[in-house]
This record gives sequence, structure tokens and C-alpha cells, in this order.
Amino acid sequence: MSEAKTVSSSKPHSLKPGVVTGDDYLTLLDACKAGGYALPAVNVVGTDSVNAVLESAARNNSDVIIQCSNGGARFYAGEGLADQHRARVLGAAAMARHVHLLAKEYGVCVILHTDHANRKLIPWVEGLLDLSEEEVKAGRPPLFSSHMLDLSSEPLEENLSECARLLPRMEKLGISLEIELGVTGGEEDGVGHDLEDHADNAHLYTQPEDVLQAWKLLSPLGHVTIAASFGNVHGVYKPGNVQLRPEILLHSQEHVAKAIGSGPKPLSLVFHGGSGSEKDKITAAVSYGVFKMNIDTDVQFAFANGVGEYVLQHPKAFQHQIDPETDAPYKKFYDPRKWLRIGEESIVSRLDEAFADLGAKDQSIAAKG
Ligand SMILES: O=C(CO)COP(=O)(O)O
Ligand SMILES: O=C[C@H](O)COP(=O)(O)O
Ligand SMILES: [Zn+2]
Ligand SMILES: [Zn+2]
Repeated sequence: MSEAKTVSSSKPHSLKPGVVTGDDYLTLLDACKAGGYALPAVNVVGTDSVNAVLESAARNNSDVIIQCSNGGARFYAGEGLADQHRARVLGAAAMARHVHLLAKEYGVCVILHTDHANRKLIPWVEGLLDLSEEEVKAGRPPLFSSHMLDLSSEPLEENLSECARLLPRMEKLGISLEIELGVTGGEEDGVGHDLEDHADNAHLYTQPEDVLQAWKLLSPLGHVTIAASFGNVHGVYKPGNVQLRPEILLHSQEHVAKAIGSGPKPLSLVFHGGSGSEKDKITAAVSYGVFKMNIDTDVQFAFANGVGEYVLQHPKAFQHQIDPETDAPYKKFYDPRKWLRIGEESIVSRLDEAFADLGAKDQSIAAKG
């Protein structure tokens, strides 16, 4: 991947709709930063969530990022598969192939990404790189646009040396690397989400010196984006529990720009724990160079809430095939295509809000027609 293009303030390039990788990925990323907007990176676990994300992106005329965690990939492959490693690799590959096939039909550009991978999950990423190497050898694009390595719980040197080990292999494939510096908190990470845990937990706030060290080591090896923590927390908790300080992203931007003599905002930043975040903090983070905001928990709730409301409106249809009093058949109520669709529509509505919050609505650079 050549260095990130400096997109002039004029209208950015347009790209063919579909999955974007390599230089096209850079063009989309640069369009986000030049346009002052970010894309939602939505965690998916099956075709319903994938299709709802594509539908919402198309409805909002916005490009989008579709990602899976290792758990989401395993679920996509089916919980009945015993080999966890193969399920993670094949589930992520199945999701990627589903998106490669359909994304262009929705008329938007899609970045395909795999989420947090700590050290024990590196074989998962390597398995996906094996498959992308097969694709590229056959003259096709790689399966994914980018992968994340999340070694933020390890000493910085160990985090960066492992990233430096894998990045050249990814660069050859036109795949970008997302690294994490500073920890994302939250219940699922076993890190405090109560404010008191937060305030004194320096690990939850990325240090500019660490970002410069990472940039100096990794940027010559390939394209890197940085999940820099500014109090981020996975999940949604009672108001006031989370103390987001997006201004510390600016400290890293300024520190690196000064050290390398670049223009403002040389870093492409990732906002983890997007669910439940205050809108003004989202706006501030985007203004400081965030191009990707991860959103999972709110989308999970949107799906569950939509389906739950429907079941509450038609309880008997989920207990009887035929109404015990009227003998009326309930098939059209319990047909999964009915209530799964309601879950999808609920995701689409929640993502309408995310596209608006991030300034991404009507910003798609996918060529029309
Ligand atoms: O960061 C995330 C995925 O990596 C998602 O976080 P939320 O579940 O808080 O939206
Ligand atoms: O932080 C990670 C995402 O929220 C996905 O997590 P999960 O799929 O493991 O629940
Ligand atoms: Zn992490
Ligand atoms: Zn995350």
C-alpha cells in the first residue's frame, strides 16, 4: 500500500462500490479525514447483521466498515463446529465472502475488518492472511481490508515487536494493521468501567510518547491505524461511569506531527467502545482524527429490542402453531423471516443515528450508476 494519499480539499476520488482494499482503502480513509467525518465499524455475527449494516449504509448514502470479533466469526461459522480455531478462520472468511459478493449491489464502499486479537488469537489472523494470500495469488483482492492486533495489555515493546513481525506480510497483501495502545476498559475486558477505576487507571489513556514510538517503528513497514484509548469502555453502563477525554488524541497528533514534521493529524485513529458515547465526545474525537468508530453493544441491543417488542406483541405465536381458541394458524408471525427482519430494521434505525453522529451521512465516495 503506498503512503496515505493527501486528499485535496476538492471532491475526493470516487471508487467502485464494493469492498475496498489496498490503495482504495487509503483513498476512502483519506476522504474521511479530509471530509472531517468517520465511519461506523459495526460488529456482525451473521447474515442478518451484515445485511442490516449494508442496508443502512445504502439508505444513508454512506460508506461503512463491517467487522467481526473472533467470537462473532465463530458464531458465523456455527456453534456446532468443534474446532474453535477453524471455526474462527472459516467464519470470518464466510462473512468476508458474503460481503464481497453483495456489497457492490448496495452501491457503497465497504471496509472489511477483524476486531480485537490478543496474542492467543494471532493464529486466527495468520489463518486469515493465509487465505488472503491464496486470493491475491489467484489475482483477486485480499479477503479483508484490515486486521487488528490488540496487544495493549502487554509491555509496549512486546506489543510493537509482534505488530512489526506481521505488518510486512500484511503490507504485501494491501492489508492495513490496526494496533491498540492503551487499554479499552469494560466488563468484557475485565477492566474497570466505574469512574473511580477509570480516573486513576493510566492504561486507559494512551500516552503520546508511546504513539510516537509505535509510529517510528511501524509506519516504514506498512499502513497502520491506531486504537488510542481516551477512557474508552466496551459496553454500556449507567451515565457518568465513563470519562471520555478525546482531547488526549490531539496530544498524540501534535506530538507525532511535531516529531516527524508532518501536517496536522498524521495519525488515523480508531474509537473503541462507541456504544453509549456522548455525541459531543464523538464529534470531538472525529475532529481529532478518528476515522473509525466501533459500535457493537448498541447494535446488539437494537436487534434484541426489536425482536423482543415483536414477541411481546404476539406472545401466543411463539407458544402455539395454531391459536387454541380460534384455530387460526400463527405461521406468518413465527416465520423467522418476519421477526429476524424486524431485528434487522431495528439495527438499520440505530445505524441511521450512528451515520449522523459521525457526519458520514451522504458522504459516500462510491461511484453511482
Ligand atoms: O469497541 C468495540 C468493538 O471493538 C465495540 O464497543 P461497544 O460494544 O461499546 O460499541
Ligand atoms: O470489543 C469487542 C467487541 O465488542 C466484540 O466483542 P464480542 O464479539 O467478543 O462480544
Ligand atoms: Zn484491547
Ligand atoms: Zn473494541
